[in-house]
Order: sequence, then C-alpha cells, then structure tokens
Amino acid sequence: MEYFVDVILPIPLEKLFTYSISGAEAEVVSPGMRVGVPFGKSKVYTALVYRVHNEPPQIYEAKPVHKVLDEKPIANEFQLKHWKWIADYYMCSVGEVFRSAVPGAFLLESETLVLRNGEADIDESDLEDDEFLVFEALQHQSSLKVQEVGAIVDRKNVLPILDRLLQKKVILLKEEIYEQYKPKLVKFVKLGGEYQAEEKLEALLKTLTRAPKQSQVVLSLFQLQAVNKKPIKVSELEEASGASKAVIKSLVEKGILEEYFIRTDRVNYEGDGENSDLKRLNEYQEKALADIRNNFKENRAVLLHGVTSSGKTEVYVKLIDECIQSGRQALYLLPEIALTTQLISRLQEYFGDKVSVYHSKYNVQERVEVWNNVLAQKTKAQIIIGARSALFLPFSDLGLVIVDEEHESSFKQFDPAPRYHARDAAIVLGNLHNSHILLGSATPSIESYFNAKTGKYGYAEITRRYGNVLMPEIELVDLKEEARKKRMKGHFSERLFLEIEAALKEGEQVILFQNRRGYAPIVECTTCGHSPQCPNCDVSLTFHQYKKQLRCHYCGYHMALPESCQACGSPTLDTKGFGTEQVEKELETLFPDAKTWRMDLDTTRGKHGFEKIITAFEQHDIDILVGTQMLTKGLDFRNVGLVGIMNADSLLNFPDYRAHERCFQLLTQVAGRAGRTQKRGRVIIQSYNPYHQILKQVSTNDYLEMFKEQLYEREQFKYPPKNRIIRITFKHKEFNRLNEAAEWFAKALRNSSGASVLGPEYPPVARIRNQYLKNLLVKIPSGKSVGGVKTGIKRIERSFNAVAQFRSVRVIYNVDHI
Ligand SMILES: Nc1ncnc2c1ncn2[C@@H]1O[C@H](COP(=O)(O)OP(=O)(O)OP(=O)(O)O)[C@@H](O)[C@H]1O
Ligand SMILES: [Zn+2]
Repeated sequence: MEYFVDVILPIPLEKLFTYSISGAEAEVVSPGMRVGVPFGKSKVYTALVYRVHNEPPQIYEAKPVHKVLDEKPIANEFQLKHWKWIADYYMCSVGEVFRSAVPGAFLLESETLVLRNGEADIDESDLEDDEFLVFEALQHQSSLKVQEVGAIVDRKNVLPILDRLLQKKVILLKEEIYEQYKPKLVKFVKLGGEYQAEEKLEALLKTLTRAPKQSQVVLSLFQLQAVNKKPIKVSELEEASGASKAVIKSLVEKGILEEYFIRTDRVNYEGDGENSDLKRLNEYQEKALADIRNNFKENRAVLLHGVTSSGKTEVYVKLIDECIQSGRQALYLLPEIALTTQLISRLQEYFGDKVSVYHSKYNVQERVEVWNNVLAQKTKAQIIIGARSALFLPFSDLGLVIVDEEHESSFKQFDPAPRYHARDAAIVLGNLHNSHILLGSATPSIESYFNAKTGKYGYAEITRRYGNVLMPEIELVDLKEEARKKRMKGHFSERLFLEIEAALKEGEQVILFQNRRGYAPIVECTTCGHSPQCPNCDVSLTFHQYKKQLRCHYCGYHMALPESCQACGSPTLDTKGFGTEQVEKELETLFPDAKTWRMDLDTTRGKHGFEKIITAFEQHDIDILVGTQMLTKGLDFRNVGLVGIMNADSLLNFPDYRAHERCFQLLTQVAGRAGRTQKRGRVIIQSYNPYHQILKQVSTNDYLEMFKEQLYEREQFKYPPKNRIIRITFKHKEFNRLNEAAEWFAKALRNSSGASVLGPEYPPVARIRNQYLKNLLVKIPSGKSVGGVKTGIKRIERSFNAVAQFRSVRVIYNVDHI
C-alpha cells in the first residue's frame, strides 16, 4: 500500500501538492501536522498536512516528505475549513493564508549546506577553476552554506557550479531544517540527588563548616524548600542567601547543588481576577443585553450600536463571563491601535489570568506560546483579546466572538494576501463553531447597519452615555469667516483658542485632532510653484520640522530640506497645509505654560511608545494632547473637557466613496473622548465648509440621517452594501507595459462577465516604490453570483499569464475593497 499526503505550501500555489510518506509515517501523520518537504530544485518548505490518502498524483511523481515535524497537529479542522473559505472568498491561495496565519516560528527556515563527498575519488585536474576553489575550501571546512560558496567564487548565482560539482560527485547537499522557536527557560536549583535525604544533609553541613558562605546557601535553600514546595529560582536563592553567583556555581560544580530548567511562558499577566465582581449594568445596558441574548437564540450575529461612553465594554464583559462559565473559549477582536493597556487591564481585573493577548507587537516567541495555549485549551488562554490575526488561532470550542469598533477600516488587511476583512472572517469563524457573534460600535459601518436593518443581523442599541452624562456639545467654526475677521492665531480660531484657555483654567485636559503627521504636507516654491516630489513615488514630500527633513510617507524616502527651490533656485520655499508637528509648535507659543504632547506614528514607535503617552495623559502629566486618528480609538479618559478638530476639510475631500462615512465616524469617535464623566464635554470643529451635511450630522449626532444619505448615494453609484466590489490592481515598473496589460485585462473582463467594470484608472498615487499602479473596479449587482464573477476573473488571469509580456505584471485582488 502506498501512502500520500496533500499539503499546503506557504506560497501562492493554486493547488495542494502531494508527497509520499512511508507506512510508518502514515500511522502517525494526521491533518494539521507540519512536514518538511522539498520543492522545486533546491528549496525546502514547511508545509501543513491537509489530507492523508492512498491516491498517487496523476501528473507528477510524488517526492517523499523529508520529515514529519510534529507529534500532534498544530492546527485543527476548524482552521483548515476557515482558511479554505478565506482563500476562496478573497481570491488567494490557502498557502498564503497559512503563511500569514501561523506565527513565523512555525515555518522552518531552509538553508542548503554543501558537504564534501568523503567517499569519492577525485581527480583534481578534472575540476574547473571555480570548482576547484570550492573543493579546496571543503578540505578545510566540513560544510559550507550556499552563500559562503558564493563568496568564495565571487558570484551570486552558484547553482550551476554546485550542479556540476554534484554531477562530478565532489559534493553532497544537505538540507538543514531547524526550528526557530525556542521556549524560554528559567534556571532553577535543588540539592544534588544524593543530598536529598536528611541524614546526608547533616553530614554535608559538617563538611562545609569551613566554608560559611557555601553552608549559608545550602541552609537557605533548605529553608526555601520547607516554606513552599515550588521550584526555586537561582535568583531567589541568591537573594535569600545573600551569596554571589560564583558561590552557587562552585556548589553546582561540586555536585552539591543541581541546576535544572523549566520552560516558562513569557506572556504572563499580573491580573489576579481579584476585582472579579462584575459591575451592575444600568437599565439601558440591561435592555441591550436582553436584546442581544434574544437574537443569539435565533443564531444571528448581533450589532450593538451604543453611543460613545455608553458602556459597551461592560456588556461584553457579561457575555464573556457567561461564555467562560460554560467552559468555552471567547475571542475579543479589536483594531490594533485600540488594543491598549487600558482595555486589557480592565478585562484582567475581571477575568485574571484567563486573558491572553495576541497582536503584531508581540514577538514570535510570545505568539507561539499563546498559540500553544489555545491549542491545548488552557484556561489561561480561554479569553483571547487580539487584533485581526487572533482570528487564526487554533480554537477548538469557540463560544463567543466579539468584534469591537467593527466599523474600523483597519480590520481589512491591505497587504499582503490574504486581503481579508477580519469582521467578516470572524463571522464565518463564529458560524463554524456555532458561537455567539457580537459586533459593537458607536458608529457602525454602513454595511453592518444595513445588515441589521434588513434582518441579516440582530440589533441592539444603547442611546445614552453611562451615568446619564450628556453627549458632548459640538460647535462648528467657519475658518473663512474667522480669517476674514483676522481672528486666526496660526491655525487656531479665536473660539478654539478661548475654549482651550478656559479648559486649562478649569484644570481640564484638551485633545486636539489633526489628521496629518509631520509639520506640513507640502513644501512649495512661491516663485515657480514647484514642490519637491519623492523620486520613487508620485507624491509630494512631507516636511518634518523637527528633523528639518522632507519625507515620503509611502516609501520612507527622506532628504534634508533644501535651502532653495530645486527647480528655479529662488530661496522662496514655503509650506502649505499643516500637520501635528506644526500644531504642537504653535501651542508652545500660544500656551507656554501648558504641558503639550504629540501622539502620532512618529512618537509612538516601539513596543510601549503608545502606552507611555496614554499613561502620562491619564495621570495628567499632559494638559494638551495633539494627535492623529490614533487617539480616537476606544480610549476612556476621565478628565477631557474639550476636543478640538483643527481642520475637518481634509477628511471630507478624500477621493473615496467611503470618505463621508469615515469622516462621520472619525469625528464622532474623537468627539466622544470629551466629557465622559460628569460635566458635559465640548467639541470645536474648525472647517472651511461648516455647512457640509456630514459636519451637521456629526454636530447633531444624527447617525440615522448619515446612514440614509450614504445608502442612497451608494445605491446610485453601485457601491456596497447592495452591490459587491472587487478591485484589481496591476503593478509593474514599466509604464507602457502596465497600461497594455491593464487594458487587455479590462477588455477581456468586459466581454465575459455581466459585472460592470470601471477603469483601468490610475490611483491618486500612481507610482509607489518605482512601481506603476493601475486599478480596475468590478461592481457586482445584488442578485448576480459573486462566486461566478470570481471564477470568470480567475479564468481571464490564466489567459493573461499565458501572454509572455504580461507574465511579469503583478495582479492583485482586493475583494470588498474599502
Ligand atoms: N454598569 C456600569 N457600572 C459602572 N461603570 C460603568 C458601567 N458601564 C460603564 N461604566 C463606565 O463608563 C465608562 C464608559 O464605558 P465604556 O468605555 O465601556 O464605553 P464604550 O461604550 O465602550 O465607549 P466608546 O465607544 O467611546 O469606547 C467607563 O469608564 C466604564 O467603566
Ligand atoms: Zn516615496
């Protein structure tokens, strides 16, 4: 009997690949285990077993797997099904999903080693010069890496040389596969085996009478062991005995002490669940909870629409509590930037060490640990809070999925594939597990609200803030008018200036929002109109005053600010527009006594950058916080009296069908940070278009009006939610080839599918990192099969790739592009 496995390779292959395994391996191997497999000429990959069977492949001869890497599966059937769904729906390969789903440490690295063939009889005169160099090097060294061979013969492509050497039987190749993940080990000590018995100990202490330090160590260890039965860390012993490392070491060398290692998990939390009494919900929260439960009975996902500071988190907490009481796992998804220590510690207060966190700022080791804990269904990972990638963890009994801030566009992965929407993929995952599914937001996405109104989702709402605090009072300030009356101080209107002054006087804190980082988005020559551009991207460089630099926010290119215009030479460079840095600068002169800080990508790099600022603000070490949209997400500050929006227009003028929806959400969320405790908060929105309907809707907190209007517009222009869209991006470094390719594809698509095809068009930034871009937008009306259109597109892609000059053009699908 022959045995085979179909495996998922972590690369963009359409199909699963089949390898052979021995009968003995067949007995131990099962889906979800990793195997090391050869692929192509010389590559080794870590693949995941999808199926074990007895059918040899038809087209090719199955190679044997190198090695079965796991004793137990690292992924389960739920995941395999879920990943398959993601691949089909988002038009990528399961391999790409696999690659981004598992922590990097699970994907072994391959490095080919070149060894000397000891058994061969070699005639040196048979070897060409470069071959001889390698041969000679191997006389001194037992093995070489391929790249080392490259250095010896001084060229990049060494495979032909290695090939010749292999044929002449001079060398052997060895694939070294090694695991990257190393569990963290902590050093413990105990008494050496023979001294465990008490009578031996006495004798031992006698022999140590002339070594008081050593004898003190032994005594301390004995005492520590008597007090608690836990293993004793070397560091504890050092502290208890007051002895140095050297003393302990010499005892270990004598065999009196023995060191041993225990694997500990790096991701440990302090929370002990001491405050585990849940808060009592108020009547509005209770009502929402009851509505949610009723909908759960009908097996529907539910949208919880609760205004900012209405206490949605407390409702989630109740549901999580119920879920874990019943012994099942709970997943709480949040956008990356909303995953703050604020929220995590709030949950840890209730659930103690049952909470594990999973997100991209964690290193590979920490992620592996969480993965393994979920896999083993440990209670310490019974509740997972995480960003979108937490969706891929090996849950085996998921009882509850919460997607908080469900409107957030960062739930959609942009690059690389799979370009999935975590909210939608979470709903599919929840359904696979038969879990309860809750989406929450103060400003639901048009899609989710539409689904709730049409009965696809259940609906629950909380229309009041917790503690009956009023919604903040929002005032629109006309910048044109203020400028005409000469009332502007820099970018501050008189109204905003006075409000800040008043807030500071009251001891309140202030948040100022400006959606651009840097000092000014554009530097422009007032003589010739030229503004410096990025050499790699079609975009103007942004001025960062602090470093006196011009930077590209797309590729990271930067240069020193030139003294004069590079086009005409005049020293008349001026800035246009403004970013967070400039606001911060102006505050220094306007409010010299206030403590001002800035929160944007530039100030929050590093693992704890973000948290430090939040903590400082919470502790009132900062009076005025200037920031980008980072500071809008789910933060719960106690003392913010005023929120100022420096300029709402940049949000309105975005060339995107979602711009208005996003603007509403962003402004409502920032405004929601004001006045969350007792006093009603104030919000000032500065704009050149204060009569814009979106700003009116924000100021009257009229979500429904915004929804109706947006839904109408989306229908008119055939956008979601009623229609589906797929964006196809073409990418190539040659402008002409890109254009031809995109035209060809568009034409084929127009002829074959019933969907409407828009473009090809250049995106607003038509070149990034020296690659030209062009987009096609496919709109699929409701009632037409989305699956059918996708199959059609894939068919066209195959013919496209058969055209030689198009083969190097990258085709990128973004299903439900947002
Ligand atoms: N039942 C309750 N008992 C006591 N305090 C509560 C209760 N519900 C909410 N709170 C408090 O009210 C504040 C706001 O609640 P929460 O942060 O959950 O609001 P939210 O709806 O998530 O707001 P946002 O959408 O703006 O993030 C918090 O400080 C929270 O501790
Ligand atoms: Zn650039």
